[in-house]
Amino acid sequence: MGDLLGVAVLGAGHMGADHIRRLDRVVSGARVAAVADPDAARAKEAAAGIEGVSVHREVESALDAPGVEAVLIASPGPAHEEALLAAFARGLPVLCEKPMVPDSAGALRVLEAEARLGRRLAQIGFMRRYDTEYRRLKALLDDGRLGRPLMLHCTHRNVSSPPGFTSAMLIDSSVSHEIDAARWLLGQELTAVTVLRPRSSSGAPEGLLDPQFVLFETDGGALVDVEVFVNCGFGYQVRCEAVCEAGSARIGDDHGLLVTARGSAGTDVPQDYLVRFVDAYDREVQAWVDATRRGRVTGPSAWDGYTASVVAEAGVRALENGTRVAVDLAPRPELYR
Ligand SMILES: NC(=O)c1ccc[n+]([C@@H]2O[C@H](COP(=O)([O-])OP(=O)(O)OC[C@H]3O[C@@H](n4cnc5c(N)ncnc54)[C@H](O)[C@@H]3O)[C@@H](O)[C@H]2O)c1
Ligand SMILES: O[C@H]1[C@H](O)[C@@H](O)[C@H](O)[C@@H](O)[C@H]1O
Repeated sequence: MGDLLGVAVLGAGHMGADHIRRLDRVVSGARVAAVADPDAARAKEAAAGIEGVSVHREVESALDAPGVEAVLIASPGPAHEEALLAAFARGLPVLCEKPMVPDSAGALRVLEAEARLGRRLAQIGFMRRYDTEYRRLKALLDDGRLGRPLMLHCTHRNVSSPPGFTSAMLIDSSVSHEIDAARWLLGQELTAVTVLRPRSSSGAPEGLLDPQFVLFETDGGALVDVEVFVNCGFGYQVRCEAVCEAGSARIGDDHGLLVTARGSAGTDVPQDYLVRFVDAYDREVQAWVDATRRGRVTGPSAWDGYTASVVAEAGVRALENGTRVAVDLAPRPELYR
């Protein structure tokens, strides 16, 4: 047990419980040392059967528990700032679920706190960077065979949104993935955002603006559009098509197992992210554990997390005001250059 990285998992809901299972049974080199959730029953259930784990209601007591050497944050976005700062204060490496911090002022405080330490401690959970299809698309764009990318057309559909999901969260929770993926795929910053919306779906909860159509401009002259629809009812679908000067490439077409029988052909459509991105989460957490055990921090940085928050906040303003909103980033600290 001594050789394994001891991880405190903060938040034992959908994502937290899945990461606890992953740390315990899927990835190598780590063990769950502590679990914290204000819902004690949930924490206990997620930790059940794990040897040597302690269960806590409070974040601080989990971080100070015996054997804790690193932290995985899977609490709701608004709780991330406090947890990140508490981890930084103890010098603990962190894997923080997206969004790093939903509001840009809080995200900037986290960025500045890490920059003051003078070394990276945080990896942000933009797991699409670890997805096989996204990595193939990135490699293709990087090798230049298709020429300069002109546009990304993205689709982000969920079967249904969880209780309490707001119109702003379509952008700062869901589209935060496309914000990060577009910056990473293109190697460009997003500079302005406009949001249009059709009449809301009758399948969406009362008052939720769903779907939305989000259009980003980049500093390299490309356009990125995202259809985000979180109560589509029919499947978890994440697609991205890159249109370049000499060709196009598309991922996310659900071409898993195609079954033809009785005169028709069909394939299963994943119903949630835990199925569609299972390999990406596994690779993300394994990469984090491996790097942490070597004393390194890799993957999406606090700068990527901060940038996603600023862009998303501009998007929420664009949604509310019905106007194009420019993105205004703070200067990038030396640590992230
Ligand atoms: N990468 C992805 O694809 C992905 C998918 C789903 C969720 N997420 C992210 O994971 C995080 C959690 O989402 P979820 O769907 O698991 O939510 P959830 O509501 O299912 O679970 C959140 C849990 O955190 C607990 N909690 C609340 N405040 C806390 C605090 N201060 N400290 C510790 N625990 C606290 C709640 O009691 C709950 O059990 C969010 O940031 C969300 O955006 C990421
Ligand atoms: O928190 C979740 C998660 O990030 C999923 O990957 C995304 O598809 C959902 O829209 C979002 O609500």
